[in-house]
Amino acid sequence: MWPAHHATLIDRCHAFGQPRPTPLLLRYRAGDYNCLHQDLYGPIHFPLQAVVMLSAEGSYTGGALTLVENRPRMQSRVEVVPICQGQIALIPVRDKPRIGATGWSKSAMRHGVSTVLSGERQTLGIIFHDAS
Ligand SMILES: O=C(O)CCC(=O)C(=O)O
Ligand SMILES: [Fe+2]
Repeated sequence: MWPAHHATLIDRCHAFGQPRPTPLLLRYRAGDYNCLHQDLYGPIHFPLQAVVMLSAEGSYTGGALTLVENRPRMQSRVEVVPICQGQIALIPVRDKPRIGATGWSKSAMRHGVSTVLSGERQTLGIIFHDAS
């Protein structure tokens, strides 16, 4: 069960040795990228995280927010998330629920940012759980 209130989640993080806040301001310049990863920082996590695009359209090229879904017994699937300035992408931290012929299962998700080719790209990453 996920807690209904953020304060309860944070209490749980602190009880499990995760006291450090995790929101991030990220700035990428030409040549910068963010390797595929999961923002898991201890045993406690909240299943969704937010990425807020701060940069205006046209202020950078490249730099696509990219999700990779590792499906059990299948090849990985990739999805590029288009976000414009002021928009928020809500993405899975670790698991994506899937409905199939035999019922529900989950895929492991990772996300990253492809290489920025020109300009500057800035985002705000909001991860709701704290880190160890
Ligand atoms: O800059 C981005 O689009 C994503 C950054 C990231 O990895 C995150 O917010 O967790
Ligand atoms: Fe991330």
